[in-house]
Amino acid sequence: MATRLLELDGLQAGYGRRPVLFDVGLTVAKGEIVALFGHNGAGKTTMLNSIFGRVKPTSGTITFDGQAITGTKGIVNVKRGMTLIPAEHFTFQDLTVLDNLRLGAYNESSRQVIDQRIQQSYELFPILEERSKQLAGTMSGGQQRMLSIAIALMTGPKLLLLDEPSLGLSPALVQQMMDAIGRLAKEQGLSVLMVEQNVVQTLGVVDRAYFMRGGRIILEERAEELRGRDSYWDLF
Ligand SMILES: Nc1ncnc2c1ncn2[C@@H]1O[C@H](COP(=O)(O)OP(=O)(O)OP(=O)(O)O)[C@@H](O)[C@H]1O
Repeated sequence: MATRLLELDGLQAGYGRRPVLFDVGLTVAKGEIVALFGHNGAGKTTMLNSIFGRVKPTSGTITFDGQAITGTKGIVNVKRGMTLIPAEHFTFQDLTVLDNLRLGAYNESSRQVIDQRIQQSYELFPILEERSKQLAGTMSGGQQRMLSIAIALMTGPKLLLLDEPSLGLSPALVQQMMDAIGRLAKEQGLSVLMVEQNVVQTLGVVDRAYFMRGGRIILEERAEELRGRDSYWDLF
């Protein structure tokens, strides 16, 4: 069996007294790309936020890279090798693309490693090199989305938690982003847990998917089986 990087067991979480996630179990192996599908309000973002430590679980366990991390704060999780890219942009609007990337590597002191990661960002998203001196706030929504992902990769993560990477992007840009994510997993062993509503475009890159409804996982299936289905609507 592939080595597990992330494991959720019996996870429950919510807001105030309102439970949102119920008895969730989920795994992500090293180098695996896993999708989390579901309609609006199914609990997908709450799941990512619970893993990252933005929402405190009420019961259940989260294990990351062999360590229990249930309820651990995001800043600590980043140090352990996990990073979350929320659906909204998080670029520093008044800084250049290059300065945004440098700031992303706040946890790394080696100049050589930082330069290597910047180079890697440019290889993944060539537009960032072309626009390296442009202020992030003047970039298009799609370009800022790519910059958000590149900033997160500057921390050198083992696991990327990605919330709706295709949101607001043209199909061509979604394809480019999915290709980049696939390369990171294949070439560097990066693991990805990706929340998406766009099943068709996501299936090209993922290894496995979970479907959520009403805060519960209702189905887990390998991508090759999913690709063989005529329709996905009955799975939501
Ligand atoms: N900060 C919050 N405070 C209270 N309730 C919240 C909060 N964030 C989300 N919820 C509620 O939790 C439930 C699950 O929301 P969540 O955002 O996790 O779903 P989702 O599957 O990611 O949906 P979407 O695709 O619309 O983002 C919803 O009923 C939502 O209203």
